[in-house]
Amino acid sequence: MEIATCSRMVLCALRQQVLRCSSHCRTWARLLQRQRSSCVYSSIHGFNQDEIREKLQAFHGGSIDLLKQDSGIAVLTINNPSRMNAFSGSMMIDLEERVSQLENWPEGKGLIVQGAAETFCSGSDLNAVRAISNQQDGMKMCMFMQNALTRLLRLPLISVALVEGRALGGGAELTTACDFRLMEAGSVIQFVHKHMGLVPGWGGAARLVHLVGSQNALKLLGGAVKVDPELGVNIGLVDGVLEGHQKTEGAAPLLQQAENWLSRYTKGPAPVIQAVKKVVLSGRELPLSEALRTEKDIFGMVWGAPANLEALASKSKHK
Ligand SMILES: CCCC(=O)SCCNC(=O)CCNC(=O)[C@H](O)C(C)(C)COP(=O)(O)OP(=O)(O)OC[C@H]1O[C@@H](n2cnc3c(N)ncnc32)[C@H](O)[C@@H]1OP(=O)(O)O
Repeated sequence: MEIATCSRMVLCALRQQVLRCSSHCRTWARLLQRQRSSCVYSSIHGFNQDEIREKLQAFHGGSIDLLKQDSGIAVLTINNPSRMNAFSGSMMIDLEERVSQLENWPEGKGLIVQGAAETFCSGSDLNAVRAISNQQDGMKMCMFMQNALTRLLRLPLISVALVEGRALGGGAELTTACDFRLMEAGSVIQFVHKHMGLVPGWGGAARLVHLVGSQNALKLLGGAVKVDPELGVNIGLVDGVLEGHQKTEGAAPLLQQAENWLSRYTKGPAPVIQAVKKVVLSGRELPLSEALRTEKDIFGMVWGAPANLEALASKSKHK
């Protein structure tokens, strides 16, 4: 082949590669933009993030701890044991910051949300609740937490709430902001809001209806029903029951059991696992036509990408 022809071909291939890269970049930018706009409330809804952050900061105690592991599975721990892991104001801010860190984790594939010291979370800290019991502050806190939990659910990671002990009130709502829920034998999820003269405000009711249907949601909220693992599995709220390691001899630690459970869904390259979550998320949240267009965009990002080319080269059989 002539040198001129050969270099023309190389140039052509390079140009195609550049076009392909810039198209990928545009797709990424569009998806990232969508991800950033995954907040429900912004200034157009009269929401002032800085103002409510300042207010929440005054109610301190506890922390939300994030451990990113080499396996691509992170562990988020609600840590306020002296108050049964109730959410102080500063923990709400922590949560939002941890979610931001997870949004920017290219190697991430999975997330386990757990409580410290053998219980999940007893909802919002009643001391903070009393201090901001006026209408305006309550609305601001509600919008802040809806934003944070919506972003948590929309992370491009497959997430699971590991419920040990009790998940009450806002704690029960938090479990619905994960893709899956695992319960330890003997644990309880309870939307106690009615007993507090409330309804869920962190987005828990809307998500619950999606998870278990409106009939079951009405029963759980209207009756403030204690959901044990058996009931949880029966109504489709709970995806697996773990052996209590302290009660069952030889059982692995709960976190280990949860990691094993999750790892069957997170096995594989991060871009592929993230793409899986994104297509399901768009199917779950968007009208069909928009979901289909988003699926096309995400498909375009994995098609011809390294994992796809490797799989094609290996001539794998799916037996
Ligand atoms: C939109 C959000 C709506 C909401 O989340 S509203 C809040 C809903 N949650 C609640 O009402 C939970 C109230 N707490 C309880 O029912 C019980 O404390 C609970 C969790 C069943 C545990 O009972 P016990 O095992 O008997 O332990 P205990 O009552 O002695 O609690 C140990 C210490 O933890 C504290 N605690 C538990 N839940 C809390 C909360 N949400 N806010 C603030 N403090 C809370 C409790 O006051 C106690 O503290 P202390 O030892 O008396 O200083």
